[in-house]
Amino acid sequence: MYDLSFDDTQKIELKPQVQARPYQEESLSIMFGTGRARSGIIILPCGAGKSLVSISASRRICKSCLCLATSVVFVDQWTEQFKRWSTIREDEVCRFTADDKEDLHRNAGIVVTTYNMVAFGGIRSKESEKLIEEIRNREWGLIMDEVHVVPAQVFRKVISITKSHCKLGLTATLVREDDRISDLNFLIGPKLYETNWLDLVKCGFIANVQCTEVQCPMTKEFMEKYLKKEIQRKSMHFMR
Ligand SMILES: Nc1ncnc2c1ncn2[C@@H]1O[C@H](COP(=O)(O)OP(=O)(O)OP(=O)(O)O)[C@@H](O)[C@H]1O
Repeated sequence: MYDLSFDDTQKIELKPQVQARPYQEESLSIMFGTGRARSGIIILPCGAGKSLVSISASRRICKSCLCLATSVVFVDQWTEQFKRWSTIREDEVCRFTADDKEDLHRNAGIVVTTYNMVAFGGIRSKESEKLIEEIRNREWGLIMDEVHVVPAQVFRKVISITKSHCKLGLTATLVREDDRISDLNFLIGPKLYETNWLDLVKCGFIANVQCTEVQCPMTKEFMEKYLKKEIQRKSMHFMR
């Protein structure tokens, strides 16, 4: 639990016409209900509006927020989402990627970057070194997208590099292929909120889903790659 009453540096506001949906409000009231910010994970199905929940959360955290995405494409999307939903000024959102190293806003602001950019252990450019130093020195509200797919060691490194009393993890599913889902519990916090996608479909908030299996032949190139991977996988099992 993190007491917000000492923070007043970040001044993001949602645009006047923006109205959070009931389940979005509910998830936020669980995170901020006590006047303090609880760290943890919010689980919402694809298309349910995790972006608006996160931006509303960053508004309530009242300090600089570091928004971590899994790829540069999502860095662009997150940057757009901040501009779409909030009144934040262009210079208050900084993108930190291999190709874009924008200056951090002096007082408080949003930095959108990838997990790999923060966790990178090799030699960095001067600009990148300067930014990562600033990231290390400032205290952040952490917004962590797609927490179920980030490799465990990258995740740990990011958490160890960034100073934060308030972490929000987002995902559509709390299932990990590497079986390290319980790590998220102590690295971020417990599950704060989860909603049933069928309820959201019924209320018309997300589209209905229809699953159909369609079998088709693999192309030659794809089949070759598939077989190669399969052989590698089997030899790994043998070595264990
Ligand atoms: N409160 C809201 N009012 C109006 N539209 C909303 C609201 N919340 C979400 N949406 C709409 O729902 C769509 C999905 O939102 P968003 O991309 O944030 O979902 P998501 O949960 O991040 O999805 P994904 O898991 O696929 O990334 C967007 O087009 C957005 O405009």
